[in-house]
Amino acid sequence: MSTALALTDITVTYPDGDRRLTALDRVSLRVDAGEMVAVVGPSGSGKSTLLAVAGLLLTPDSGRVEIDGRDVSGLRRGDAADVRRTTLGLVFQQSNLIESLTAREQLQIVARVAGSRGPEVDARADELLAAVGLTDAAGRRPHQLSGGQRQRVGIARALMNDPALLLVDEPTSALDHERGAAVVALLAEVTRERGVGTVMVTHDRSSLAAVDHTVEMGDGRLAALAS
Ligand SMILES: Nc1ncnc2c1ncn2[C@@H]1O[C@H](COP(=O)(O)OP(=O)(O)OP(=O)(O)O)[C@@H](O)[C@H]1O
Repeated sequence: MSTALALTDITVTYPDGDRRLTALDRVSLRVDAGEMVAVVGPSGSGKSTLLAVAGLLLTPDSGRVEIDGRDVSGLRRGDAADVRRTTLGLVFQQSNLIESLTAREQLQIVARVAGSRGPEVDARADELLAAVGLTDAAGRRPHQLSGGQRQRVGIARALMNDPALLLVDEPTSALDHERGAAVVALLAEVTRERGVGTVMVTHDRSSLAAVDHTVEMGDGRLAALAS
């Protein structure tokens, strides 16, 4: 089984007056391809910081970051952007869709930005929309979709570039319980079926049954949570 994400002994500090605040304290986390890990924990415990490190948006003070089996610690900015574009998929709290584009176009534009277009791009967009149950809604714009449907478009869009690692930030916060549970179940399904490694930060403990492992952050440290 290949490793989608390996964080080893990651420490992150932020300036805090004349001292430093330790947001992550020697945190290690490994996520295999095809595995979904949930990160829970109170506000301020370091969850967003963890996602920012895994997403190569924040360079840790120390520790090693590997994505898809490659050591990406200390990459220069441009190289980090390349790794982000080619190996990462991001799903946000709000779906962050572009208002003027249809669901299908939201997916196609990801490939266009990466420089590819043509029938394969269109076929992949349609295949992914089918995988998230939105074939019939492919021509709709965001305001014509429900919150759950918008989040499904966001998931399909994150999968367009066939990422090794999917980073998901509070995907259910704008949804009611039932729709939230369906979105997490969908994430677990695409994780398994597409062999992507998924890290999901969540406050919503009710949907944890669908994930493979749950870890809990507390004061910048990680502990496994018995499920
Ligand atoms: N840019 C920053 N500068 C200074 N301190 C920061 C910065 N970002 C986060 N922190 C601090 O680092 C700690 C961890 O923050 P982080 O945002 O990672 O927590 P979180 O678990 O994601 O919280 P929430 O659930 O509220 O989003 C907190 O004490 C926070 O105040």
